[in-house]
Amino acid sequence: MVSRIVLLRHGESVWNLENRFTGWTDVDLSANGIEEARLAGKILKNEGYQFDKAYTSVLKRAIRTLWIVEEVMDLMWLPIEKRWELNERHYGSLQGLNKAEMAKQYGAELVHQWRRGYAIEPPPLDDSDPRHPRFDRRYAHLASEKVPASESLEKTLQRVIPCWEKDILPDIAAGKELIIVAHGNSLRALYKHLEGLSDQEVMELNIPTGIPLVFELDEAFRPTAHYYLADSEKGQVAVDGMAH
Ligand SMILES: O=C(O)[C@@H](CO)OP(=O)(O)O
Repeated sequence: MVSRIVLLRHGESVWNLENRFTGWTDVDLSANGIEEARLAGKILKNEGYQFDKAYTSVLKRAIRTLWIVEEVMDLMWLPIEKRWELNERHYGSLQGLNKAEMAKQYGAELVHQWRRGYAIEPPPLDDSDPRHPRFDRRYAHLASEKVPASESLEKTLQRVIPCWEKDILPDIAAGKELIIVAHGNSLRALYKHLEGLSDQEVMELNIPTGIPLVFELDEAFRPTAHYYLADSEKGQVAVDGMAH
């Protein structure tokens, strides 16, 4: 191993708990999500991890998870780069709707395709919908064609990977120890890229909330190993239940 990087999906959010499509909706952590973030920080601390810099999204469930990890690890000085490219995929007009109710209404297969199909885009948000990110000042600096009304996993990957290649990799190459706190689908996109999963294989990949995922990289930044840091029985059950 030449370098390593820690990926962490945010702790459970209020809408994870309510089983609602979330996407770019800026919901906070649930009480359980706060606990998951604390546990992730404790595991990283106990295992002796140190960081020089953190990357996260511009969504508070990821940012707060990172803050909690930093607090537990006594690393509140850590420089944080908040990048919209690490956001959850945009779930279009499905955002806010209950996943089980949608499955009843549209059938489990279509909902599964919306959730896990690689190239499929959920129905978009209307341009005039006040929830459209073009009305949100955190995206005001982006060219209009970059502001999504819905995204497939493929489109998500097309914004995550340039961020990985242009910004994150140079930091790793400079010897920095990094933690990336992001989302189920932005991390699935990164995992697909790193491990070279096919479009079909990535459909089976799920990443649990709040469990650090370590990638060891060689000198060409190719992964040589990856593993979850789950020291509790509950954590191991979550990893086993979701593992690719
Ligand atoms: O709703 C979402 O934004 C994501 C992550 O919680 O859901 P899914 O796992 O269905 O892609």
